[in-house]
Amino acid sequence: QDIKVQPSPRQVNVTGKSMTIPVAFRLVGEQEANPHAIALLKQFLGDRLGTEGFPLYVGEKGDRAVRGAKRLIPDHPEGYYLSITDKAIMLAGNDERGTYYAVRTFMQLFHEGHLPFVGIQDYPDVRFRGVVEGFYGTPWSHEARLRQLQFYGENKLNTYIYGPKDDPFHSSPNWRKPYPAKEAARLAELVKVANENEVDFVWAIHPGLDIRWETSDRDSLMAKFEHMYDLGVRSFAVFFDDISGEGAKADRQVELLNYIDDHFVQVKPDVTPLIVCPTEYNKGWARPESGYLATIGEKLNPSVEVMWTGDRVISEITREGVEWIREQIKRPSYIWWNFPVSDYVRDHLLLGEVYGNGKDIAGSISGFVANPMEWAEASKLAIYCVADYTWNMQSYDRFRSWYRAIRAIMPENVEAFTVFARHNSDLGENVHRFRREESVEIQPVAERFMKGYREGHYDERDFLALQDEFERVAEAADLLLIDRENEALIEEITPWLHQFKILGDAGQEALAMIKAGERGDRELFLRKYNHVKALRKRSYELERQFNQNPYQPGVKTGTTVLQPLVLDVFTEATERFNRQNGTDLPLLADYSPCKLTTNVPQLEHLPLQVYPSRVHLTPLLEVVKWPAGGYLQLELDDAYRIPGTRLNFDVKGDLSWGVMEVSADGETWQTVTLTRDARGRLNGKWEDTPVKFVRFTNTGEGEQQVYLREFYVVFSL
Ligand SMILES: CC(=O)N[C@@H]1[C@@H](O)[C@H](O)[C@@H](CO)NC[C@H]1O
Repeated sequence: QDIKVQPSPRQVNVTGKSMTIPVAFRLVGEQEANPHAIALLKQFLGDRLGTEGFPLYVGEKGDRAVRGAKRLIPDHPEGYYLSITDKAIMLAGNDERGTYYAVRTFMQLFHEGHLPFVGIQDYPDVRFRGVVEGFYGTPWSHEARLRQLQFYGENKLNTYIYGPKDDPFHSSPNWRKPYPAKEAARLAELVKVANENEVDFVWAIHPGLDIRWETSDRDSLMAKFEHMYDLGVRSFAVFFDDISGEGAKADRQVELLNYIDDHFVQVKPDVTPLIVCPTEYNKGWARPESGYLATIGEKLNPSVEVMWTGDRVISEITREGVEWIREQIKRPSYIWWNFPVSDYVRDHLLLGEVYGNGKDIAGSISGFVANPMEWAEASKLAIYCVADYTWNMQSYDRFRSWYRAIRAIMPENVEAFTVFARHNSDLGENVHRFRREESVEIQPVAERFMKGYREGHYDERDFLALQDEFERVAEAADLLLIDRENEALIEEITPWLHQFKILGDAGQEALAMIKAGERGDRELFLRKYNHVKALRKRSYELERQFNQNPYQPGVKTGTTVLQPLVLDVFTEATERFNRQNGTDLPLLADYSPCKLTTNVPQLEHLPLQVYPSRVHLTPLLEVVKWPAGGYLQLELDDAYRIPGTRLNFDVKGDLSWGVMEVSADGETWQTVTLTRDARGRLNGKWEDTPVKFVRFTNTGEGEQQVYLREFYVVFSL
C-alpha cells in the first residue's frame, strides 16, 4: 500500500511486502537513545514493548544499537533512517530529535494489523519550523497551548514562539516584571511538555513600546530572561514590531541584542540562537534611506536570527523576496508568515489551503513559523499544512495536505468539515488586500447560473447543483454542531456554524423563490420571500451577539461566493415578481455605502463598518505613518448632522498637528472642535448644518506616526 506519512518523507523505498504486527518487541538501545523517543515508543507500544520479541533497535548515530545503520542515516539536523524488514526494525536518528522523528514516522506505519517492509531516509528542508503565537486578540488558553505542543510533536514541528501581543508580561506595561506564580507555573509546564514533544519553546519579549535605552532597562530585560531561564526556557526572542519613536532605532536595538547575545545566549551552555523581529519586518516598509536593515545586516551578531514577513505585512513568501532580504541582513531570514492569522479580519475563519509560497526558498531561510488565528484548534488546519510544506517542499501538494489535515483533525466528520472549510477560507475586503480562494468548486456553477437566470434561460443542472450545495451546507452545520470528537474546535467555530446553517437554509429558500415565481404560485413565493428575510434578520442578530470585538465584530461565512449568490437570487426573483404582479416587495436592506478617500498609503484600502447611523473605520494594528498633508475623508451618502465623532490615535503627545473638518459640498470646510477625554480620545460633533463630508488632515510640518485605534462618525438626519 502507498505509505501515508505526515509530513511527507524524502526518500521511501517500499518492497510491497509487509508483516503482521509482532505481538512483542525487544527494545535495544534504551540506555543511550533520546529519552523522549523511548518514552513515546513505550506510550505507543505499551506492554508489547519488552525484553522479548521482534528486535527493535533505537538510537542516534554513534550509539551501539544502530551502528549498523551509520552510513544510511542522512547527515542533516533532525534526519533519520528507518527500516523495517522481516529480521528487525531500526529507528536511527542523526541526532536526538531525528530519533524522535523516526519514532513518529514508525507510529504512522502501523496499518490494519500490518507493518510494511520499508526503508526511509528523511530530513527536513527548513531548520526551524512551527508557530509564532504573535497575534493581537485573546491569547490562547493554557489547555489550547498544551494541545498545540502535542500537535507539533505529531507533525515534526520543532518551534513554538510565545509572543501574544495582548499578554502584558510579554509586552508593555509588565515586560520588566516576572510572571506571577500561577502564570509562571503554567509556562514551566508548557516548557516541559514542549521538551517531551521535541519542540523548542521560545519565549519572546516585546519591550519597544516604552523601552528606555539605559542600563536599567537593559538589566530589566536580562533579569526577565533569567527569570524565564529559571522556568526552563532555553530559547529567546525579542520583538521590535509595531513600535515607533525611541524604541524603533536600529543602532540602539542592535546594541541591546548584541549585549544579550554576548552576555546571556553565548555564556549559557544550552540556549539556542537569539531571534529578533525587526521594526522594518517587511519589504513594503523597508526604507533604504533609513539604513535600518543595513544596520541590522552589518552590526548585528551573525548568530542572531532575523524574522521577516515577506514583501508585505501579509504576503506569500517568494524566492525573489527571501533572496532580497538575505542580501540586506547578510544572513538567511527566519520567516514569520502571517497566515492563518485573522486579527485584522476577526469576523472570518481562515480554513483554506496553504498555498502561494515558493517551493524553492529553503536555501535562503533559516526558519518558517506561522502566525495563527486566536482560534487555536481551527488554526490546526493551516499548521498541519505548514508542517508538510516546511519539511519537504518539493513534494508538497496543497490539496493533498489540506485533505489529510481535515482527516487528521475531524476523522469522524471529514465530509462535513470539508464543506465547512471550503466556504470559510477567504478574508473579504481587508486593509492588507490579502485574499484567499473560497468556494472554488461551486463558483463557476454559481456564475454561470446567475448569468443564465438573468438572461432568462438557466441550465436546470446548475440549479440542482446549487440546491445540492446549499443542502450540504445546512447538513454540514448540523452534523458539526453535534460533533463530540473535538469539542474545543466545535466550541471555537459554533458561531460560524450557526451562521453557516442560516446560509444553507437561505440558499435553498432563495432558489425555491425562483421555482415559485416561474409557476406563478404567489402564495408560495411570498412564503419563501418572507422566510429568506427572516433568515437574513437572524443572521444580523447573530452578528451582533457573537464574537464582539473593537475591530471586526461579528460572524462572516461564505462571503465570497455563497452569500452574494443568495442576495443576487433573492433580488432578481423579487424584482421579477414585482414586475409580474405590480407589487413593490422591498429588497434586502443593505446599508447605504459610505466612501473613504485618503492619500495616506496605509489607509488606502481600509474597510469601513457601516451601520444604520454610524460608520467605523477598521482600526489598524500596525503603526500608521501619516505624512504631512495626509488626509482621510469620509463621504456620507446624504447630508446629515453629526451628533458625535471620535478618534483615538493613541499618541502620547498632543494632536495639534491634526484638524477635523466637515463640509456640505466638499469645497468649503468648517473646523470641528475636538475635546480630549480622560482616555486620550478626541471627541467632536457638528449639529449646526447638515454635512456630507468629514475629514481629518495632518496640517503639521512633518510625518506623524500614530496608531489608528478608533475613528468613527455618528450621523443623524
Ligand atoms: C511581525 C508581525 O507581523 N507583527 C504584527 C502581528 O502581531 C500581527 O498579528 C500581524 C497580522 O495582523 N500584522 C503585522 C503586525 O501587526
